Amino acid sequence: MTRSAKDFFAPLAVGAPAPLREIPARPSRAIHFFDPGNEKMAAKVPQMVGTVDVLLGNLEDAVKAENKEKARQGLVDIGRSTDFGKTQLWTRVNSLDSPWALDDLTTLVTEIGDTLDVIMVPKVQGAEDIHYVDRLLAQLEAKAGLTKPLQVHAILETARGVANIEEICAASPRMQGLSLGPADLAADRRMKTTRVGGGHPGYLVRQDPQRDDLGVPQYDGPRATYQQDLWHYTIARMVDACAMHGIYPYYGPFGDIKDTVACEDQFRNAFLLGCVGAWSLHPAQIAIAHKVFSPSVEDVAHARRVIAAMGDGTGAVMIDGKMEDDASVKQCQVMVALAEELAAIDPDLKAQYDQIEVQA
Ligand SMILES: CC(=O)SCCNC(=O)CCNC(=O)[C@H](O)C(C)(C)COP(=O)(O)OP(=O)(O)OC[C@H]1O[C@@H](n2cnc3c(N)ncnc32)[C@H](O)[C@@H]1OP(=O)(O)O
Ligand SMILES: CC(=O)C(=O)O
Ligand SMILES: [Mg+2]
Repeated sequence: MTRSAKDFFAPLAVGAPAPLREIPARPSRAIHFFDPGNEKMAAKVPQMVGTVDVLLGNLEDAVKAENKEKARQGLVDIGRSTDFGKTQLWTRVNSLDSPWALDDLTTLVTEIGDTLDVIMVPKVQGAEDIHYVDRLLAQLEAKAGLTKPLQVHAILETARGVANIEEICAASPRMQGLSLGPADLAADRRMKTTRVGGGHPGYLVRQDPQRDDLGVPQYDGPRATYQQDLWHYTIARMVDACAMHGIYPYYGPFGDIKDTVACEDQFRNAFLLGCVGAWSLHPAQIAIAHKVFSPSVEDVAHARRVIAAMGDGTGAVMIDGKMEDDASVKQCQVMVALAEELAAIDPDLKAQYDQIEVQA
């Protein structure tokens, strides 16, 4: 049961901050995962501030069961001792059916709730999971005297979560976005893969057989194959659901750390379809995400040129032999708006975009 429109933006606990009416479009090209209980990784966090849009202290999968409390306390220590500047601090708490989720939420919100921006909730199945977190966060925010509401990000990693995608996005004004969880989703769907994200050589289409002069198919002749994207359907659903609800879609993880080329391809497919970022599991993946999820200088130059030529944004013009009109100028405005958001936090990109001269 969804809340009525008049109640939707009311705080869910006395003393909790008023929910946001709009989710701010903060750059989040790379959500960089670290294990706060791993001393080596944790020691690197202060020097990573400013080099990545989002640092995420991961408490869930990839943290051993015996280290859950250590990871939670490690994140509290990092949150208290680090000045994050413009870099966002997110966390991924343990799943709601685990023995750790309640203590994760209670400890993090009361100890470092004013430093955290977004709480990622794994294995979200439906609106009921978001409603539970929503009310609990409001109670904890009130208890901690927080003035800014925490945002919630759901990982889509069960078939039921995918089936309920729209209701998940609509469940709370805290909803900031969705990430694809390809590993758990593959397991839950009983897909026959053993990977974390990315494609599979067996998922392909094959060119039709050549035919001889009599038109008989030559089944044993050479035929090209084209690998297909296992994740296209899910990403496309995420993009539409997020756009409909004013929140943001993300690719998620790419587990083959050494395959930087395929990682870049997979991230770029997501960027072109409408995603705003991806996860980085290893420092090497940060630069890939930053490159892919920042509009190229060429695209920004073209977009500015179309916007300038279109005047008030109505009508049609020809640019380099192509028709541009109200709809293409809107796409160009998306590109330029993103470039401006990124330039505000990334001086190198700003310098590149500033050099663009608008051609007539
Ligand atoms: C399906 C899912 O749920 S995905 C999300 C959950 N998974 C994760 O969060 C995984 C996070 N990443 C990691 O645990 C690690 O990067 C691994 C296990 C993938 C690889 O770790 P390693 O084999 O140690 O990588 P590598 O040897 O290349 O590390 C090089 C350096 O980078 C550091 N490093 C590696 N990953 C990270 C990271 N995510 N953040 C910060 N530093 C890191 C290492 O500590 C090492 O430091 P050093 O040079 O001081 O020794
Ligand atoms: C991202 C994640 O948690 C998964 O792929 O399972
Ligand atoms: Mg998972």
